[in-house]
Amino acid sequence: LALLWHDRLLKAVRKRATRGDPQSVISAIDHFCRHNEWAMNVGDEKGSILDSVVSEVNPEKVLELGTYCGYSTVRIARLLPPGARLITLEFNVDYAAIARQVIAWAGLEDKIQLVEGASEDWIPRMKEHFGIETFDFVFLDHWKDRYLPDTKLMEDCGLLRKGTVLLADNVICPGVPDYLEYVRNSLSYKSCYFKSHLEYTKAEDGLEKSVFLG
Ligand SMILES: Nc1ncnc2c1ncn2CCOCCNC(=O)c1cc(-c2ccc(F)cc2)cc(O)c1O
Ligand SMILES: [Mg+2]
Repeated sequence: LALLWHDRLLKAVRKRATRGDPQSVISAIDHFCRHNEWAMNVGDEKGSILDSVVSEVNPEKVLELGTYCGYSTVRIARLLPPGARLITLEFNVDYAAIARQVIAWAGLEDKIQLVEGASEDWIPRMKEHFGIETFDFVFLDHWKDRYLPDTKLMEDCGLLRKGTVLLADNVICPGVPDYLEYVRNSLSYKSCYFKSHLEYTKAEDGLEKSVFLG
């Protein structure tokens, strides 16, 4: 059933979106998820907040944890300056296959490297495998019980620098209480909450923006 859903999503993108036009891909996925079948993309409302934070940071090096079907990957990559790079980690091979096609349809392959695997396996290999020194921006949207351990792992691996911005989805629904408590109380972060709604619904959700202070 899940695979069929993915095929329907891809068909909707190919039908409604113009190849090479990221905005039309974003609109096609939002339309499909609002009118056909709900999906756990960050969505249009939280997506606008994501856009404003990405534009403000204007990052060269971006890490996304949890690609899913590539909606937020396209949202972020379309705003990146030339030469900027986005690495996105996806654990589920079916999601990764869909995301590759969504990213290709948007024409953003050159800016994006989709890596299949678990965040805890790949974060320690970012430097030697991808030649990454530190990330400027990290979008957390994967398993909610991995937000905190992976943030500590990124700190320990020296992947965060003074000013690196972490933006976390779903801090209310499904919720990440241990992560919130950490970034809001740690002296190493300046954190603020952007109230919004769970994608395509009226339920409360929001994004937490946390700046690493070094
Ligand atoms: N590289 C990696 N390493 C480890 N794990 C990884 C990984 N890559 C992927 N994964 C696996 C997890 O991926 C999906 C995580 N996202 C969510 O679960 C999610 C759920 C809801 C939701 C669902 C039902 C409701 F009723 C209400 C809300 C909403 C959202 O916006 C969500 O983002
Ligand atoms: Mg999410």
